[in-house]
Order: sequence, then structure tokens, then C-alpha cells
Amino acid sequence: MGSSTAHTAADDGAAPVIRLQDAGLAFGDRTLWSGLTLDVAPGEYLAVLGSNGTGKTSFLRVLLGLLPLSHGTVSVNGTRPRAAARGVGYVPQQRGFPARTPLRARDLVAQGVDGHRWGVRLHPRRVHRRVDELLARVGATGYADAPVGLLSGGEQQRLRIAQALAADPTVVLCDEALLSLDLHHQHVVSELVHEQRERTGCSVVFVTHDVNPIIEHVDRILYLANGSFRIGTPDEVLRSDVLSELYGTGIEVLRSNGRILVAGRPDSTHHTDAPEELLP
Ligand SMILES: Nc1ncnc2c1ncn2[C@@H]1O[C@H](COP(=O)(O)OP(=O)(O)OP(=O)(O)O)[C@@H](O)[C@H]1O
Repeated sequence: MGSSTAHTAADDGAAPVIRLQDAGLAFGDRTLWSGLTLDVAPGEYLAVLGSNGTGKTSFLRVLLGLLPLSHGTVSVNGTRPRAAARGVGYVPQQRGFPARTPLRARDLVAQGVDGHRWGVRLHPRRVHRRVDELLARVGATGYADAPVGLLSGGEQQRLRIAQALAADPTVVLCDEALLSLDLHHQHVVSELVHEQRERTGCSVVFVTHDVNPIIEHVDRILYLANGSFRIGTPDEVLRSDVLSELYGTGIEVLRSNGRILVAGRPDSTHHTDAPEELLP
């Protein structure tokens, strides 16, 4: 399954925002993935799943122009990823800020506001207003002036989301953006990303170990395993036969109370007989 049957903006003739052709990534003699041909259409929501070390973060790093492909080509917004970086919002995998970081919450968000939008320098008052708006959107107004290093992991994460969305990017890349958020804030953040897509038509690439909090928004899944991959709609990919073939062993995809559970992965730290609410 190298492509999807899902209807996307690409079907309507819109140029893809992300285009990979026969792309491969290897470190030394270890191939993370190869033969990846994928177009992500404007407004499309792609979830990237796979076990630890399968190359999900590396995939985002390729799209950010931080890592060269070993094989094939990649473009973002029709150009080299590095040249396209300005139109890309990025929520990195979370690392806490040191306690003494000399930044307030609002300073962090302000870093994402493009002060030179349309070639015109924004007046500081307009930047300030935009930052206030973004802080309100992620529910961070209450700690707008607090030092970031003293905030909880979840509070810091909401600021990173605000920063990534600040310049209304055409592509939003999220690396485990829901990690360390409680269920309520997982929902808040997942809705924020979704609303941004609805409002601006941006594409979303969301790396996650648990697809459940975002599943209702996802158009397609890129599932990495064993140096290979599957691409398709959630119903096409999250199936026992498809994942069993990908992993080369018996995998069960279970649906329970509206949640999707994957049991039996050989590299899973979880037991088959007690499926976790984690995917994959
Ligand atoms: N620059 C590099 N040089 C050599 N090996 C690297 C480099 N970057 C990543 N790797 C290796 O590639 C593999 C994939 O890393 P990556 O961070 O992309 O995995 P991941 O799927 O995001 O994992 P996780 O779910 O644990 O975050 C890892 O084994 C990592 O050590």
C-alpha cells in the first residue's frame, strides 16, 4: 500500500505541500525507510506512527531541511525544505526548559510571530496583540508573564504550540506534541491544531505513539516498521492483516470503546494479553 485512496486536495489539482519521491533514509548500513513516495496535499492531516527508533523524528527533520535524504527527493511548498522553513511551524519533541531560562511565556510565543510579515515590519504593539491572542487561544493567558522554566511540562507544551502556529504556517509538524499533557489538555491541543487547519488550510504532519487523541482528524497514516512502511487512511492501515504483514508476525488491531489498540508487536514493551491504550 504505497498510496492512499483517500480524497485529498491533491485530487482537486492543488499542488502538494510536501512531496517525497523514492525517498530513503539510512545511517551507515541501517536503513530506516526507503522507497517512500508521498504527496501531502494542502489541508491534509497525516499521522506518522511507528515504534521507537523507526525514524519518525528523522522524517520530520528531513522535512525541516535538518537532515539530508540518503536517496530520492523531497520538497516542501515546492522548494528545498531548508528554503521553505519560514512557512513551517514545528512543535519539537518535548524537553523541559531549565528553571533559570531567562524567558517569559510571552517571549517564547513572540519568537514565533513573524515580525517581518509581507516584507513589512510589524509594529511592536501589533506583535504584542498577536501574542496575547495566541496565549488566549492555548489557554495560557494566566501565566503569560511567568518564566518558562518554572512552568509545568504541559504548560510549556501549550506555549510551544502557540509559537508553532504564530506565523500561520502552511505546514505544521508536530513531534509527540501531546506528551505530558493530561487528557483534557490533550484534547485542547489536538483541537487547536485541528482548528488551525480548518481556519488556515494548513497541512499537518503529526508524529505520535498514540493516535487515539487525534484519530478523528487524521486523513492518512504513514506507519513505519521494520525498515518499511504503509500509507493509507486509518481504516486501510490500522488493520490486523496489514500490520501483521508489515511486522512479519501476528498483530491484532482491536477497537474498544472507540479507542484503537494494537497488540502483539514484537518490539512492544507491552504484553499482548494486556493491550495498552498506546498506539503503536
Ligand atoms: N544523525 C544521526 N546519526 C546516526 N543515527 C541517527 C541520527 N539521527 C537518528 N539516528 C538514529 O536513527 C534511529 C531513528 O531515530 P528517530 O529519532 O528518527 O526515531 P523515532 O521513530 O522518532 O523514535 P522515538 O519513537 O523513540 O522518538 C535511531 O536509532 C537513532 O539513533
